[in-house]
Amino acid sequence: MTSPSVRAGALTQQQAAVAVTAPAFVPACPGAGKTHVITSRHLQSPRRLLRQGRALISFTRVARDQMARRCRQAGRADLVQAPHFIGTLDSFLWEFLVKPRRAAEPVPRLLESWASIKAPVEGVDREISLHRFPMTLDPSPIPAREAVAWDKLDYDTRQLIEASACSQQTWQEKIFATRKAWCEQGYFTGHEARVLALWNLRNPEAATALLGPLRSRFAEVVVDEAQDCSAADLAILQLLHDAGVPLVLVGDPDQAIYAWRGAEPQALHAFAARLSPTAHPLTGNWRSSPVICRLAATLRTGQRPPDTSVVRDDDDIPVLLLPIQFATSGSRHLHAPTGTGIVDAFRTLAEEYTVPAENCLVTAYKYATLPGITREKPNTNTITSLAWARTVAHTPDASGDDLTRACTIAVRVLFGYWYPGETGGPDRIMATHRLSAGQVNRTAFAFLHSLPPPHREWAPQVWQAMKAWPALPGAAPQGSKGRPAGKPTISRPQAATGLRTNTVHQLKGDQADGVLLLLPDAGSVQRWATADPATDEVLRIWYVAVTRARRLAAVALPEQETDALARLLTERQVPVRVA
Ligand SMILES: Nc1ncnc2c1ncn2[C@@H]1O[C@H](COP(=O)(O)OP(=O)(O)OP(=O)(O)O)[C@@H](O)[C@H]1O
Repeated sequence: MTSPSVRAGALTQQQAAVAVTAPAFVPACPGAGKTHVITSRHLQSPRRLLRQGRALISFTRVARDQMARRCRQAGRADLVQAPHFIGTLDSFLWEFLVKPRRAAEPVPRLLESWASIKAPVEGVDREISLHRFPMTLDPSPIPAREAVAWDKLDYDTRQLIEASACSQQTWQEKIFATRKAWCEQGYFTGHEARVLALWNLRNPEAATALLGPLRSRFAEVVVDEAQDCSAADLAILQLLHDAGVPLVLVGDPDQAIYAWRGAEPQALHAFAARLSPTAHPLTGNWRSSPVICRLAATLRTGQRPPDTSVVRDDDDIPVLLLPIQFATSGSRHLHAPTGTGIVDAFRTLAEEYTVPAENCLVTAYKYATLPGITREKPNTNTITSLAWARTVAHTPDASGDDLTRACTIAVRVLFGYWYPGETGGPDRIMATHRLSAGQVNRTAFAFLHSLPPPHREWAPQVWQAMKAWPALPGAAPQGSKGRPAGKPTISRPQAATGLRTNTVHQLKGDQADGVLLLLPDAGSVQRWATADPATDEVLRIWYVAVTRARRLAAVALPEQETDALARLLTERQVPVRVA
């Protein structure tokens, strides 16, 4: 246990952040208890019926659900309802800055992404769905400038575009035209919500109509994980601040790992300084051991001292450095000293320190680096996604997340065939035909399980199976609409590792007793030693990874680099063990 004074100091910081008057910025270290602080702030609200509420905004549904759950667990279900609001930034912008200005018909709807509906780009020479074109938004010009992020296309989409006879210019025009057509039918995603929110806030008449109700509804708007705010998000928040909406931003600029969406640590710092001259920092880490706090400090800006480990000063396990022979497939990375697989080697070492493997996780920047069950490739074509889903359905010990994802893919494929003319996502189709989620998921999973193992000529077999499968109520197939085509890219089935594995981006906000970070690229140590985390996002990604660990942090790197990292960390007073 740490000394009572360390704990008291961290609690005092938390209490100051709970009580601070808006506008305010709370920069928080990893494991600082951001969610705890935000919900405690909310739980202080009096029980009587309030005229004004508080908005708690997060970037993910998981964070949103966690905050709502804590309020309910504290016996304050009232704090989840109006006049309060607990939700994602997308839904906040949509509810309060976009929807009130839309016509009632067609019913305006916020989609999680264009992938939620079947929206191919129209008027070009090959079929690519709208969701495969990420967009950027520069808020500085008026109106804000949108563009297709051509450099962020996934591999498959790039190949398709390169093989197309249409120019990039034509694609861009058709992408925006297709998007416009969907918006005219009432469909929008978070990106369009931002474009419209900016537009409305910059238009005096719309701004007056929106801001009056917003100010009278909310005494305060709290933004969690503020480091994930893009430039457009910050521009919107700036306009709200200028209009007198009291803001509280809570976040860790060192954990900004969405630069490609325009989230830059410097931009947050600049905005925070405009919000309030004094920050209310949280530097007590309630999660990690002192060794992990020290390791983390080597990966962040400004040479600040390590954060204070609040809960564990008796548990000084050194940072483990694993010399590895990396292979192209994650499941064939070998631990050089023993010749065993990387996961087995990590498991054995973790157990030496009484860290049970089931409380550990393995992470890397890219999916491809990870061992274990093959990942679904993001944004791939339908037949490849379905092949992945079928593999998952047949993998013993597949994770709940993978199974849910596999089921979603099967539902999308079956619905595309059974309800071809119907726009909208599965939810809308289910509502129209009074289908229950259980019924739909059982059908989709049974169908998936029945499919033969994927191979290059798999699509015709899938098509036969789709036609033969007993349809759900209301199904009205039209000829070959929804027929899967093409050849799937097949990934070799891999045994599940028994350890949680995920990319760093998927681990935000997560934690585990032991964490193994894989750094397969040559030159990683050089980067660790010399790059600046303020400008090099890769270091911030490593920072997020190691700070998920409670007791044991391990880094796997090419065997010829291990000693260099050991020297670097030792120089910076981080105990290490090469094993
Ligand atoms: N005052 C407190 N007393 C006891 N435990 C706390 C306190 N504050 C936070 N914790 C615990 O510390 C851990 C880390 O908190 P949390 O996950 O909210 O951190 P975070 O600030 O969101 O971190 P990160 O940004 O790294 O994800 C949690 O297990 C939480 O329950």
